[in-house]
Amino acid sequence: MMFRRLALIGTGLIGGSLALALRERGEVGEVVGYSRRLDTRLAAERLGLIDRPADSIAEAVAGADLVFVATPVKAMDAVLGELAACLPGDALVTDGGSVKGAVVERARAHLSAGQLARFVPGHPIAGRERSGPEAATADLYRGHRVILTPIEENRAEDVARIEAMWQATGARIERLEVAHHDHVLAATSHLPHAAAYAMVSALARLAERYEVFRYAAGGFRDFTRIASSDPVMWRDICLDNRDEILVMLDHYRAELDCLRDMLESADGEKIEHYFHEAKAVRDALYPVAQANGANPVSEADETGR
Ligand SMILES: NC(=O)c1ccc[n+]([C@@H]2O[C@H](COP(=O)([O-])OP(=O)(O)OC[C@H]3O[C@@H](n4cnc5c(N)ncnc54)[C@H](O)[C@@H]3O)[C@@H](O)[C@H]2O)c1
Ligand SMILES: O=C(O)C(=O)C[C@]1(C(=O)O)C=C[C@@H](O)C=C1
Repeated sequence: MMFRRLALIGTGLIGGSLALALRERGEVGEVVGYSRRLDTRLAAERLGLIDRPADSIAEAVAGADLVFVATPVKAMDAVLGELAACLPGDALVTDGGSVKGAVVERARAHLSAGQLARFVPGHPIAGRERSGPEAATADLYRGHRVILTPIEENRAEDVARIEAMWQATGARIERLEVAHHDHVLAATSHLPHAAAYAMVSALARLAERYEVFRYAAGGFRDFTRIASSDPVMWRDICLDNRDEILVMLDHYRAELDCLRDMLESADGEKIEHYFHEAKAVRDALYPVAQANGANPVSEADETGR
């Protein structure tokens, strides 16, 4: 058993799935959970994600040797501030936040030097458009990548323990430098979510929106599934990785303008070439991404909802 007591701060999809996976593998003795809302804590207990709910962060982390912070990234400011006052001396801390630079800044602002050394930032590249404790599953991370972004203060053996913890969930671990993580994820995750929200909004603002949504089919569903993701989580990600996402949005807008120009001039040859190029890139790269643990289609996709 790797850890005798795991404290979850945030008992939703990401925290709950880690707890389930570690319990299933027998790698954790007890799981104590704190989340801001009482009903979420009680749901996490009822669903077997945690052994017992705690009424405060201090109560949750008492006696813990591993603390996993899995709240929306902006809420981590207050969470890390509270943790600084109550973290047991031997506890390792890691997180699952989708942005790393802002989270590391928050950790540096709140934690003592000794606590910071034991904070190993991370990000599982696995998830879904549903959130909350009900969405958690033991196999969410199996076959997926988890990116660790160790900081210079970390000790190699602590990073190795967090790596081993994620390996136990079936994930494959990679390390990236903090700023590089935020640059890459702005492209692969944050831009697609922003584009999906914008696409749904564009259609929703049409006068004939009811008719449009009535006839929305597979293409609309595939493109916009992720616009059903949690708005608070995505507000926080957008604000925390604002500069990188602005660059990606400009880049995307330039492509839309380019396509618009081709269409305006009815240049069929150019349009076909443009689509050929994009198809070739996706056909070549997507199987690689899937083999690397890209998310399988969600249940919502499979059932056609
Ligand atoms: N959903 C995904 O696909 C996904 C994937 C990878 C990483 N992440 C990251 O993981 C983190 C958690 O996301 P999730 O999908 O599990 O969200 P979730 O909504 O399922 O769970 C969030 C939990 O945090 C709690 N919480 C919110 N504010 C809090 C506060 N101020 N103090 C204490 N608890 C608070 C909520 O009650 C809930 O238990 C986020 O930082 C997100 O960016 C999400
Ligand atoms: O599959 C999904 O629903 C996701 O959005 C998961 C996803 C992503 O791939 O962009 C979302 C946010 C993350 O931080 C990591 C993974």
